[in-house]
This record gives sequence, structure tokens and C-alpha cells, in this order.
Amino acid sequence: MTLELGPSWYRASKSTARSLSGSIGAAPTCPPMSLHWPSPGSTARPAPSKPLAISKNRRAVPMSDEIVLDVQDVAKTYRVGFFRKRVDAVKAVSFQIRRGEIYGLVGPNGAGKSTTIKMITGLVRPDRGQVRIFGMPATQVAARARMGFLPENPNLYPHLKAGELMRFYGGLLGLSRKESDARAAKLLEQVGLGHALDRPISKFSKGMKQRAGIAQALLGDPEFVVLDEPQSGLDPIGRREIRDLVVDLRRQGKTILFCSHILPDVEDICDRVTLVHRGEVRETGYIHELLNPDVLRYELFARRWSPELTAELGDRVLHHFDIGEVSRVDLRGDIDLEETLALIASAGARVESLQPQKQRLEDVFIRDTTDASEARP
Ligand SMILES: Nc1ncnc2c1ncn2[C@@H]1O[C@H](COP(=O)(O)OP(=O)(O)OP(=O)(O)O)[C@@H](O)[C@H]1O
Repeated sequence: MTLELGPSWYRASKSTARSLSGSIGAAPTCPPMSLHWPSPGSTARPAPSKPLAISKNRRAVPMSDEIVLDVQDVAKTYRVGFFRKRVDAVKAVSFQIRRGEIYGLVGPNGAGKSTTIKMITGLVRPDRGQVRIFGMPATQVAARARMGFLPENPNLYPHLKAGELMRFYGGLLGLSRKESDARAAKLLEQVGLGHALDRPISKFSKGMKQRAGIAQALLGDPEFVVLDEPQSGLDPIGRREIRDLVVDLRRQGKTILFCSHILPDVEDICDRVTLVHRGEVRETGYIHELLNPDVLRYELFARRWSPELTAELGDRVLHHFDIGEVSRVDLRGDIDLEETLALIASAGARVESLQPQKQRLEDVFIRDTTDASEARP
């Protein structure tokens, strides 16, 4: 989805700022939050025994019980063309995000992710169901004031320099120039654009634009950040930088909705994920619960492998091919590994590496969306 950042989104934020206390900058309604205790005035209960996520990026990050986002059975049908033909973009989507989570929203092209995000950010009104943010309707400005949003392909004003751009958005948020500049300098540094304060956006690379977009999404110091394809069009280094940045945001106590096609990253950094397909939820849950923990196959590299050894191992071998002096052999995942390795050693082959292969999020995605091509717009 491509959006022009500014107009409706910031108009709402600005009016919120005014109606609340004149400045989101001072964040009167959003005091610095703690992962362990709710913000003053919050209805959340302290959660003494919070689930701890498991991956290296998620380790030891406690999650609260407080529901930040509650998407309840939303549906949206667009009407297109002269005959007002129906396009059922979202048929039934529900999920909840707790404070402190990085939550993945994935699905093939045309699955309804961006429409769901538009309903969350209040840009599109659902035909059915409701979205609540911090317990408030998504359309309520007080809810939006606590949310930051990076649309896919943010359309940042190209003639402005990075510093000017941030000052512009800071003004829309109701921040004083001093406060805006201070936050901008800190945020641009944090997203790796500290050196580019005086460069016009038109001279930015795609990755720099994405990072500037993230900086603007964080300018109001939101507790909840919605990132729609933040890694879109980035090279592997840029993708990794954004991924690390998202992890860092969580460390600062933010809750993040991360919509991405980069499934290994979703698997690596998200706690839970919802997979949508054709406007409906296909899978939802903790990543480690969605993935089969069994070894599917072993990938083995060896020297001095012989055709006789392949024959001796029989149906334990799935594939075997030689690359010069090295052989790559795929073995079934349910074999007796110790016995098989003993057979290989006694045949005179030397194992150079052995890698167990388990199910990945990508496998679940492909399994659940094999008819994805039909869902493409
Ligand atoms: N404004 C609109 N008017 C009409 N149809 C729309 C509109 N926006 C989206 N659609 C259609 O709704 C369906 C879902 O689109 P949506 O952009 O939500 O999917 P998506 O999962 O975000 O896809 P992608 O990964 O390609 O961004 C598609 O068939 C799309 O063509």
C-alpha cells in the first residue's frame, strides 16, 4: 500500500494533541512505559508471570497481559468500476496484540494485510467488526495519538531536507520547534541518518527513505508502532538494519505490528504471527507453536562418498549429488542418526558437516497459501 504521509493521519494527531493538552511532545497521556508495570492511569494489571519468548532476539523480553490492539472480526469490501463490482479484501480477521510484543502480519499479495492495517490506523472504516487500540475505538484520536505508523512506500516530501521533514511532522504533532528538533536529531541518529540531516529526501536511497519514514513514525514517541513492509525494496544489509531497529524498539518498550514478506525475519523477531489468506486468518499463534519441531531431513556434506554407500543406506537417502570431491546427501529426518553416521564412517566417508532441517515459517506459508496465485489482485 502506498500512502502520502501527512494529511489525514497527522490532522488527526494534531487535533488530538490540541484537544488533550496542546502537545503530544510532552506526551501527557503517554508517560514513559515500563514492560513490568502499566503506565499510570492504565487499566492494565501487573503481570507477575509473563510468557517469555524463545528466539535469540526475543529472549528474556517479558510480555504484559495488557491488550494494545484488539482486531475483532473485521471485514471490508471495496466497490470498483462502473458496475460497483465487489472486492472482498478482508472477510474475517481477528487477532490481539499484547504490550511488548513484536507481532507479525503475513500473507501473500492481495491477502488483505494492507486493508487490515488501514482499518487499524483508521484510514478505512470496516464494514463489520471493530478495532480497539488501548481499549479505545481505532478512529478515536486519543488512540491514534499513541500509535506511530509507517505505510508501505512512504511518500515523504522530496524537496525537504531530513531535518526539515521531521520539523514539519513535529509541527503537525503539536511539538515545539525545540522539542521537535531535539527528538528528530535523536531519532535520525537512531535510524542511522544522523549524518543526513541536511540532505534533501530526493537524494536519499530507498533504504534511507524507509529509515526516515520510521523516524517520522516514532516522532510522537508512540507506544504502539505499525510498520507496513518496512523492509520493502531494501538490500540484505538494509533489511537487517531495519530488523535490528525493530528489535531495538521493542527493547525500548514499544509494541510493534510488523507486516512483512521477509518471512525469515518475521520468524526471527516476532513473538506471534497471523497469516492471512484471501481475507481470512489461516494461522495465528506463537511462532514456535506453528512450526513442527521435528527434524524434516538432514543435510550432510561428506568426502569419499561412494555409490555403494548410497545403496547401503537405502531409503535413508533422499537425494545425493556430487560437487567435485564433496558429496551433498539429504537424509530422511526420522533415521537413527547415530547408527547411520556409524555406517557412513565404516564405509570410509568423512562427514564435513551435518545440518538438521526443520520446518520454517516459509514452509507453513507455502502450505497454507498454495492457491495464492488465485488471490493475487
Ligand atoms: N482501494 C481499493 N479499491 C479496490 N480494491 C482494493 C483497494 N485496496 C485493495 N483492494 C483489493 O483488495 C484486495 C486486498 O488488498 P490489500 O492491499 O489489502 O492486500 P495485501 O495483502 O496488502 O497485498 P500486498 O502484499 O500486495 O500489499 C486486493 O484484491 C486488492 O486489489
